[in-house]
Amino acid sequence: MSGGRRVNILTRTPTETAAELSAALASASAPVARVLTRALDGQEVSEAEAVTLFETRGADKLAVYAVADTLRQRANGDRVTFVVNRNINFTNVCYMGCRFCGFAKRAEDKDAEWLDPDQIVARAQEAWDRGGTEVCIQGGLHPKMPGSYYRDILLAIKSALPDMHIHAFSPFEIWYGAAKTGLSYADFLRDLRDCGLGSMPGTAAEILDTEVRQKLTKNKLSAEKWVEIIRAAHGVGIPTTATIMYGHVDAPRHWAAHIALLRDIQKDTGGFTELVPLSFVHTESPLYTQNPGAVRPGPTTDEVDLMHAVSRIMLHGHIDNIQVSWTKLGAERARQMLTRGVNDLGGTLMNESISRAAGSTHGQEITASELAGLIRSVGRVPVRRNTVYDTIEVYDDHDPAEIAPLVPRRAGEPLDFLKMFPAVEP
Ligand SMILES: C[S@@+](CC[C@H](N)C(=O)[O-])C[C@H]1O[C@@H](n2cnc3c(N)ncnc32)[C@H](O)[C@@H]1O
Ligand SMILES: Nc1c(NC[C@H](O)[C@H](O)[C@H](O)CO)[nH]c(=O)[nH]c1=O
Ligand SMILES: N[C@@H](Cc1ccc(O)cc1)C(=O)O
Ligand code: SF4
Repeated sequence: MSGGRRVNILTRTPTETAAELSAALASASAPVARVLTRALDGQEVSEAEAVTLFETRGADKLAVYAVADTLRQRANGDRVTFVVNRNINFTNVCYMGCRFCGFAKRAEDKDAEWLDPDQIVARAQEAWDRGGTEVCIQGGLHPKMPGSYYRDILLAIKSALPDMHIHAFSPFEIWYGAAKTGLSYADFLRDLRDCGLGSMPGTAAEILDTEVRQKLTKNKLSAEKWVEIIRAAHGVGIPTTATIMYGHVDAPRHWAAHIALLRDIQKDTGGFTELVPLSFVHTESPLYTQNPGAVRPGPTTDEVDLMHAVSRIMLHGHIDNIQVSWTKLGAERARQMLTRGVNDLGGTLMNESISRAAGSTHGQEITASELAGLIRSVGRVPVRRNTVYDTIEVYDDHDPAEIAPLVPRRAGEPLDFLKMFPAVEP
């Protein structure tokens, strides 16, 4: 680091933070400083301006981070949230053939999996017994599965665990279930809501651009259908997350258009709880292994930082929760994202398989106490939330040594989160 005094993010005062922001803006080029100053004044960043922000490097990039962090502080203060949950992937059998997906198997494959309702309830019960408030349920689109299976899963869990929040079924699964039952999206979703569906993952969004989807998924679920199903869910009172999967055959103009589209939907419905940028995991993804020259090996370091920061800036005042996915990035990079506009660390997950099937090595689970340590290490306040961002527990007054792990770690090395996080480097 050259020149200037380095301010430790753990100890700096609001005045020092404001001085850092001014210095960062003063070092930026005039066009970038203009966009960022307008964003700080509450004006909307256009798609073209967002492309400029995604392409920043050097001092301009640092100014983007400083503004993202300022807007994060305005929206969320010092609190960083997470949820204690369990992923249940009830089947990995899927014939949709999305080329990026390492998770899908054929029914006759030896590692094909199918969970019946009793097995799903048993997993949900274990999660509840370990302090979980949410189950996150997604699966492949199994060719033999009846459309009624989605409601059967909900009814089975709710009859055993009426207070468990069920966050389940991507728009792709809703599309499949509606087609199989012959119901409209709204009618199918209303039925699922009445059976206990609390909220939906906004996965299957990937990149909401027809040309890119053609390459990723042969456009089986079009961008228009994804939007229609999300709007229908919000319309019947089911909140959803929003996602973007980036770093493969895409470019900044696609990211800007995707996030602007999410912003437009949110202005109408208010139904998105958060945006979760999902970096493309390439190592065992057929999209990459079969076309290594034509497909990027996931986003670069700068692109990951900028994705979180520019999302924060574009969505400010509309979607105020930006979640980092620790399973895609690992704990250390997830922690760094807390200085790039991120205020949420997602779930403890207990059983992560989708990222691991694509080659991710960041494990199946992270404990609540590890997340709390990670949050404290950047000087913020850990808060356990429920799925829709109500506070369950503020960890502020706990001694780190006293936090009982809500979910005991099962496998893998213990993570050294309490190691001091250095001041942010350019
Ligand atoms: C595997 S699917 C499961 C639910 C459902 N079958 C669907 O496609 O919506 C859930 C999401 O995982 C993400 N995903 C799958 N493979 C990935 C990869 N290689 N890298 C990053 N994210 C991936 C995609 O965003 C996808 O929409
Ligand atoms: N980000 C990933 C998740 N997130 C699920 C969330 O933890 C949770 O359901 C959400 O925060 C609800 O508000 N799950 C994965 O399996 N992989 C991810 O990358
Ligand atoms: N984080 C997503 C769910 C998700 C699940 C699996 C993934 O691979 C990615 C994302 C959500 O809660 O909406
Ligand atoms: S992403 Fe979902 S729909 Fe596509 S192949 Fe994988 S499991 Fe099937």
